[in-house]
Amino acid sequence: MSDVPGVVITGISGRMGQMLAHTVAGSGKARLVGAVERAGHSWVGQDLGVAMGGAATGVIVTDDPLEAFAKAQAVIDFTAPAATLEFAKLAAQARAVHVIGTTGFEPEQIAALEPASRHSVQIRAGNMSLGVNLLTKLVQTVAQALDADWDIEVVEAHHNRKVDAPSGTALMLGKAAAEGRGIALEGHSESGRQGITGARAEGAIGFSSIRGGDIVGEHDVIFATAGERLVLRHIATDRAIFARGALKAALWGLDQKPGQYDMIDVLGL
Ligand SMILES: NC(=O)C1=CN([C@@H]2O[C@H](COP(=O)(O)OP(=O)(O)OC[C@H]3O[C@@H](n4cnc5c(N)ncnc54)[C@H](OP(=O)(O)O)[C@@H]3O)[C@@H](O)[C@H]2O)C=CC1
Ligand SMILES: O=C(O)C1=N[C@H](C(=O)O)C[C@H](O)C1
Repeated sequence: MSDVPGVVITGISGRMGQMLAHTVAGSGKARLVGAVERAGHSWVGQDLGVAMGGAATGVIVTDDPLEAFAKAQAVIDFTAPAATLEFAKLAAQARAVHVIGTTGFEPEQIAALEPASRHSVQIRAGNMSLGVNLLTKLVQTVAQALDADWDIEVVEAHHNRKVDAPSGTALMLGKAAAEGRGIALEGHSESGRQGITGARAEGAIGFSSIRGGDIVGEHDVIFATAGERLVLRHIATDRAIFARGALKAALWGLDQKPGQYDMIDVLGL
């Protein structure tokens, strides 16, 4: 296994961190060479396998990301925007591919990721699954075919621990719809409706969020006009789809020049 690329996972104790650890270990295409958690976390200093309730792996969880990144060819990062901004700089320093699954960025945080991508391959997507990335292409095609008298609404549902809304996927789908329609999403989106909102703005792209229980991730894009409605839907039932996509992105990134990429690039869609 020592001839396959080495991968570091950040936010290792998280839902995606643990799923990624299983995916990388079982892939035969990469090996886990580092696992990062924040300073003070109870897993730091422990063997990762033991911390996850299994057999020892020889990978000790660390709170020193740069030391871990320096040993790896790729970093897979599903954490939080502030952490990802720091990890981007360190991945660039280590010249490691940086796969970013984190969502919830403000526009200025997205802009702040760019300098690091001059020195490293950065692959970022609000959803790493094949199904959702295919859906974005479908949404763009349908939006392009329909006039603005078809209202577009994106409805997303997630588990009750999710901290950002609308989801990164919903924003990807909204952006694809806006591109299909030939408008910018900024200035044409409506979300969080409440009270006397007035009639729906013509041409707007609407967002609604549901949070409950253990929903992995569900997205509907609704095209509605007088007399008919078209609904495009993706349902995730297993986080493994995101982890497999992220690992695919990491391996793809090894052959790319520094710069910013997304899953449409990785999947060649
Ligand atoms: N692009 C995609 O396909 C997908 C994206 N996501 C996104 O991935 C992210 C993580 O999701 P999920 O695993 O469910 O979340 P969790 O809350 O389960 O895990 C997040 C992990 O990141 C760590 N973390 C958070 N902030 C920091 C920080 N400032 N410094 C260091 N570590 C930090 C957390 O540590 P601690 O517990 O100590 O806070 C935790 O280990 C979210 O943004 C989510 O939307 C999720 C699924 C798919
Ligand atoms: O937080 C999650 O869980 C998920 N986040 C991503 C998003 O914001 O769209 C992807 C997926 O839907 C799960």
